[in-house]
Amino acid sequence: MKNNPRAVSVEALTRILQNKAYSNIEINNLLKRSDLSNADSRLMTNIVYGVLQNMYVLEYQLGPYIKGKKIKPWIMNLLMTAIYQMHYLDKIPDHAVLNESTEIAKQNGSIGLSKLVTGVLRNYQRNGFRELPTGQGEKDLSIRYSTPLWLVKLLIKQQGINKAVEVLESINQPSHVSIRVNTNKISVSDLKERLEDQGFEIKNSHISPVGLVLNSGSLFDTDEFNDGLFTIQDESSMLVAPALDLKPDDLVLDTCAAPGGKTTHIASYLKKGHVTALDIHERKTKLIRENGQRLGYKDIIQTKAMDARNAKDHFPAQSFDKILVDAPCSGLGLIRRKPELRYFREFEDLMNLQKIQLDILDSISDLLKVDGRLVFSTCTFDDEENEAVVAEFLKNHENYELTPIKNDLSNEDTIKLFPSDYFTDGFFIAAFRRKK
Ligand SMILES: C[S@@+](CC[C@H](N)C(=O)[O-])C[C@H]1O[C@@H](n2cnc3c(N)ncnc32)[C@H](O)[C@@H]1O
Repeated sequence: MKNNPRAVSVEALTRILQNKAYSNIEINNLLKRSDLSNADSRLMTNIVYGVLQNMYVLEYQLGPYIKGKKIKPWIMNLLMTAIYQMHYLDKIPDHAVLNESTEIAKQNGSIGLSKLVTGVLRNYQRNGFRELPTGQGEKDLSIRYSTPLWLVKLLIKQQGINKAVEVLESINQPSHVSIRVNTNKISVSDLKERLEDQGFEIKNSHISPVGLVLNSGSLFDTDEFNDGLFTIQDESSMLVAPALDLKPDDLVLDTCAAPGGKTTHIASYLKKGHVTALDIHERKTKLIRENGQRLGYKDIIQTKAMDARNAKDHFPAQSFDKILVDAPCSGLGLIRRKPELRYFREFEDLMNLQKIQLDILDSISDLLKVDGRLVFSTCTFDDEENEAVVAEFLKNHENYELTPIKNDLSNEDTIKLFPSDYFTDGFFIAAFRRKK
């Protein structure tokens, strides 16, 4: 089955959903071990992402035919891949999907299982795609946009129904690839021209002067990537280093730094200054060093494996001019890129993460010089991990104040981007000044 894109899709989905694994990592691992052609690799990737994006819609379709039956997870995944292909992929004839699905069930399971698969898919074929619930109620939205009920409720509670629907409508649209130009090595326009000459379709970012946006294509094999002329980074993340208002001789602490996307951006502003980049995972600090080396900032970046909650025990008070806490978070802002995340998170996770974020902020609060600038950022739109953290931090640290971030995107002191606003990841940035 190593050369069958449908069988590999089922295996990928089963691994992702059972192990709560990242889709991109599982897909890449399986692609490396399979014998799929390029076209079949694209089909397999399409099926896996399509099923993850539409999982509740597909379950809703299967509901009437599997009611009361005990279905093994991999058979459920097989059925979902079949319905996804029949409904969403026009080029594949229904009978081909049905035959192949039956064959996969037979080879991996038993004749009994293959009969079940045939029966369910024949029923679906006969009755067609069930119309989806059209209301604005939480349950209808949950099915229609394939998002857990708790998350739909949270979005409505925090952002109101209109914004919630806007966000939900946006999360299954294809994501873009964006790159941050290493402007110490090449100008944005020169790099754009060089990549366009190689056939890439590229636009300037709407929200960052150093960003370029591509619809698709892999850039890792280009000379420009290997020469450190750019790095792959979401546009929203490109707003973080500028929010630190960096000066060439600043001493900077980046507390949660791997793989170093923001560390290298910070380094690009520094001349005499340095950035100390921490991450809790030793193996991940290697990624920061590799990125620093490729982009030409090896001597400006120092890495250290450390739990940032203990940072106060490792550095003298007032060691840094600027501190970035790009905190561990639920990652809900990445929902378009990582569709599986929505099924793995629970509300309790958000509150646990809020506690970790506050502990990190508390630990570094004495390490910033008076009049220094602290930036807190997350890749989530959840208020509990953003505004609530800002409020709690200010309540417990009277020597800090919120300070506006210069930008054209918002009149608020903080920046909050939803995936629906500029088609970036969802993101939040707040900046503080230490008063005394
Ligand atoms: C949002 S990611 C950081 C992305 C990074 N700033 C960038 O731009 O490439 C959060 C990082 O925090 C690290 N992390 C999680 N808990 C931590 C802790 N208590 N102390 C330090 N790092 C932590 C994770 O390993 C992860 O690499």
